Amino acid sequence: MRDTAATSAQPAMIVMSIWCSSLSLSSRSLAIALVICVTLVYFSYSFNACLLASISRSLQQSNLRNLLALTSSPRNETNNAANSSSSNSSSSRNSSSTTGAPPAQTVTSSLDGAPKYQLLRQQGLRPSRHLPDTLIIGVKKSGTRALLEFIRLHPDVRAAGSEVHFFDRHYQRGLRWYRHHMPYTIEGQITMEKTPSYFVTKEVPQRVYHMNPATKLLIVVRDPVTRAISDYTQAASKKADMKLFEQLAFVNGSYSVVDTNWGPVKIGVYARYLERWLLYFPLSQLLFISGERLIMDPAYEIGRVQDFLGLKRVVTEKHFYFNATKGFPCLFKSEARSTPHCLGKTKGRNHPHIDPGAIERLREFYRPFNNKFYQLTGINFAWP
Ligand SMILES: Nc1ncnc2c1ncn2[C@@H]1O[C@H](COP(=O)(O)OS(=O)(=O)O)[C@@H](OP(=O)(O)O)[C@H]1O
Repeated sequence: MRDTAATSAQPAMIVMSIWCSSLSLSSRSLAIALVICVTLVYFSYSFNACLLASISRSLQQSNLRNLLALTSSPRNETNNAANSSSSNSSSSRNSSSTTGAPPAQTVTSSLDGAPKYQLLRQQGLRPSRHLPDTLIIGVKKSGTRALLEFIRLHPDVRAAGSEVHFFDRHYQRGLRWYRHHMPYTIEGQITMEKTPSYFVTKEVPQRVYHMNPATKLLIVVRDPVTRAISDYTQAASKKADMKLFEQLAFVNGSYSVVDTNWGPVKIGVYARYLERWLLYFPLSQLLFISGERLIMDPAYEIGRVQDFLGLKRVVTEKHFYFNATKGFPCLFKSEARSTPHCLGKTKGRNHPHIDPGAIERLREFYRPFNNKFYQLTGINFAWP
């Protein structure tokens, strides 16, 4: 680098000396000319050296970012998050309460074995934990796991591996506890977490607002009738003597009165929950993702998510293929695995047969709530 700078300064020097020698100057003029000459050489050298150093630094940083994204394993980091001791220092980004730069000792002890972190430290880039900038708040059984797995393919998105349930179950543990469940990130990366029960839990909008009113919220929604059946299917898979769906969704065994206290039915009244969120967050901070479209055209929905988060469109149709056996889009590779794979077997279960009369009655029940939801969001999801 130095050689290059010096070489580029040589022509200026040569020109100056020719100019100087070609004139018969007094020794005073000669001294002035020499000073100008030396100054010119000095500035020319410094400029070139700075330019080259800056180009080299940006190249190194971009390579490191790619390296971190390519080599990171979300599962390992979730474990690290659970195991490492609490941090108290803070650095840049939102505010001191939202940052989690761990003391050098903590990073060294928990991550020493990872070459990527050693490399990052050598370059002066210290990975740290941050409170999430973006949350996937729901809706349960609408495709929240698929959304998270798809968006985290982006090198600038890092996500907590499992549902943290901070705002609904562990709020009393405090933000420091929450931050320690977040993955390590470097500057410019988005921290994300998904817990679908946030959408329907009364206290959560206010709590998220208090953490950071600029938090971006992603909400996957699906036809509430199929969502209810999916929810029931999951519950039934864990309980052998579960009553039939039709017995649980209606009061008194007839289809006349829908049981709105039954969880799988209640959660589908999206407008009711959305109104609570809108008391704290403007619509512009919320992005609604169609669960149906996430299955039919994942690249389209992920494109919208990347735009909303201000990310370059890196995740595209090239990342997905349709697996006919599974009946769902799957990934060619991901952060965790470099071979083609689908979501686990708890995603995309076979649903039991439900009496069409019960389905029709539920559709009728949801219609006014769906219309209200379309009105609030400005999107017609066209659920039947
Ligand atoms: N690519 C892909 N693979 C598998 N499954 C997919 C996919 N995209 C969306 N879905 C739908 O996601 C439904 C599960 O939703 P969630 O991930 O939100 O469930 S959970 O709330 O986290 O339990 C799941 O519901 P079920 O079909 O009832 O199992 C799927 O319909």
